[in-house]
Amino acid sequence: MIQLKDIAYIRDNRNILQDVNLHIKEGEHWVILGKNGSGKTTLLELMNGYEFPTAGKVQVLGNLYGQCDVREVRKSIGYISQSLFEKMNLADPVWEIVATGEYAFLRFYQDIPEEVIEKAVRMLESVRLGHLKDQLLGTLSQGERKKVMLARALMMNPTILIMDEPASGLDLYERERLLLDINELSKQQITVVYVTHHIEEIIPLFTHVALIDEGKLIAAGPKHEVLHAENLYKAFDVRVELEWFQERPWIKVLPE
Ligand SMILES: Nc1ncnc2c1ncn2[C@@H]1O[C@H](COP(=O)(O)OP(=O)(O)OP(=O)(O)O)[C@@H](O)[C@H]1O
Repeated sequence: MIQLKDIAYIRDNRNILQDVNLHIKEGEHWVILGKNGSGKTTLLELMNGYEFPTAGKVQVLGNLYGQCDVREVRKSIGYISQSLFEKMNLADPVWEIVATGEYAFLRFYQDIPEEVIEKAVRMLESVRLGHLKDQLLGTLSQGERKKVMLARALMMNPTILIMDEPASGLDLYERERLLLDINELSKQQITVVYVTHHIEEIIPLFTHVALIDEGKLIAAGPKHEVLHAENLYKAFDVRVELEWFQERPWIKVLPE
């Protein structure tokens, strides 16, 4: 599905990514975990073709970036990020925000086909927000806004769904509600790539984890193999004890 080979990404003489090799296969769902500034978002931008590596190859759904029309490939990739949310119009009703996902538009300048409106409402119902369809985006809670963006990304039936810290800024209740909806994606044929710096967001859906630090992968593979105290120390410089509970990893921070 996604293959990054010998990637280097250099900006202002800084190695932002170095020696990155990552192969995400069909049926896998990955979390990219690392501290602030470790290069997670840059990795996602390479997968989306919004950035190109200084060296190495990016191949997505059989298309080698640089030798294909990236805009065509993007039609199969849903992307959820704060910067995309900021492009939305807070004065638009929620159903319309979701409907724009059908064509990856930011907003409509013509009539919206009835079937697209109905699909948008169905998508909202799938994340349990059907009752808010006529409310304006700006009046929703932070958690509801994130769910609207999830529904919007699902409008175009993506093969790959890339999420950049979708749960950031949410309280415990809102975060868990959002994670429940994301976990439901296991019932669909979507490959999920999820960036976070919070270990407890690794819900049962996820099969694999890539740990990144200062632009290099510390470890990448099945979650139970990658997530252990030693690797987490390398990634976060914090001594922790890790415990699995209901297929989710939880950490306790140990004294220095
Ligand atoms: N175009 C660019 N030019 C210069 N520096 C850049 C560029 N893009 C990213 N960086 C730098 O690369 C580093 C990695 O950034 P990135 O946003 O990928 O990290 P991140 O792991 O997503 O961080 P966070 O968790 O804080 O969002 C940062 O130090 C950032 O300042």
